Amino acid sequence: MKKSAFITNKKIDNRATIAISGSKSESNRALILRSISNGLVDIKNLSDANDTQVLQSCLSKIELHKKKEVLKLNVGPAGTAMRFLTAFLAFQEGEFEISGSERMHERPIKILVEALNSLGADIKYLGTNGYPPLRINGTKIQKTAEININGNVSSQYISALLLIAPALPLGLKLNIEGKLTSKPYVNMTLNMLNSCGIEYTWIENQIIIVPQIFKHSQLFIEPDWSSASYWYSIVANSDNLDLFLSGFKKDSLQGDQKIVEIMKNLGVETKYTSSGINLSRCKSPERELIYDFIECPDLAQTVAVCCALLGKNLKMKGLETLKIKETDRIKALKMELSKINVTLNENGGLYELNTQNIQYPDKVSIKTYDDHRMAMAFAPLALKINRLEIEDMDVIGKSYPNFWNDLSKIGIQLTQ
Ligand SMILES: O=C(O)C1=C[C@@H](OP(=O)(O)O)[C@@H](O)[C@H](O)C1
Ligand SMILES: C=C(OP(=O)(O)O)C(=O)O
Repeated sequence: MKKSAFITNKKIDNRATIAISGSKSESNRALILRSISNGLVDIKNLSDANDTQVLQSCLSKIELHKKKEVLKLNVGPAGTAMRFLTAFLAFQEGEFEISGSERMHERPIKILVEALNSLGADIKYLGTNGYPPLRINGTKIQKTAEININGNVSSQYISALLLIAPALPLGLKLNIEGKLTSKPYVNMTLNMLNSCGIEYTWIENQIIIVPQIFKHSQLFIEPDWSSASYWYSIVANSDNLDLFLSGFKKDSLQGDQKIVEIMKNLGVETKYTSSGINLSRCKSPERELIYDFIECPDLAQTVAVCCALLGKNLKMKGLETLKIKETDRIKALKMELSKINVTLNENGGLYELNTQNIQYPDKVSIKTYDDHRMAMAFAPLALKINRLEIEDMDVIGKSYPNFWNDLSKIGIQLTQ
């Protein structure tokens, strides 16, 4: 049964401290690295996200698996778990079936499957061609090290391959074709491999990793910048809220740290301290707002809704991959923004958010489309209307299970 959250109290406190859990992206890489290195990698501050828990539980099942039976795994809605496990299992001994949520079976995986199969893997589709669920007959035999891969659909396919590369008998020479989307996530993967003692070269569009041994290492997972983005939007839309987000540092592997720069233009100042960041309101310059989300797609919903609530028009680029995420995020944004009379229209790849006729009804009910980011991006709307309903409150568990609890720390009252 899906439960709704009702937010009725918009009188919020002036000050609060929020402790956000470890990054889901870093955590899911760390888990694969720990397994592929046979436990040489120690992890600190792992994320409490459902997507991380599901990957951790699949990896435990793989470890305990008796090779004679087919091991059936289900990753639910976790994209990184599906992509990283597909590559991981392709070169493990055993037979596996990997499935996910209904939506996961609509999210493409052909580019990764074809890349793995040309390396020598044996992966077949159990349903629609090009989509999960998959049947993987694991092998230890690699045919070639060099493959071409299209980079403009999802960077997760590339990260999945890089994570297993040092343990492949022939290593990996990856030629990326097309414009690479979500590039900071590939950098994150390479940086984390490097922290585990793995060397790589990345020259122009070619990444090379030769077979290598992992070293004993410890990975400390930083807090999640994508989760922090919702707090920026709340500060931007409040009169006078100072927030301390603990654990965030100036140097981050996460491309979504870009929120700091974006929010400076939307009236939120960030001050780094030795134990975290202080967010406070600042004057925002009057200028045309145009942002490209190709390197930080998970921020698009936060920024769109934040601008809508501030009554600022916004031009958005680089949204091509949003259609294949937890839901078609463009369609979902359009539908839900229309409830406050804000429009989002495309013109040759450029999306224009128009807030000219914004209207706040007394009550609004937001649909979440099985997308955690829809729920959290629209939460700040509670600061503008009397009663906000977020349909399916548990959806946030995918990346930020503590979100509603944390909201109560600024005095926002939630009923179910
Ligand atoms: O590698 C990762 O951890 C992720 C990469 C991005 O996906 P795409 O590369 O598909 O854009 C991002 O949207 C997702 O939330 C996490
Ligand atoms: C797109 C996301 O995750 P994934 O692709 O890993 O399901 C996300 O967390 O916004």
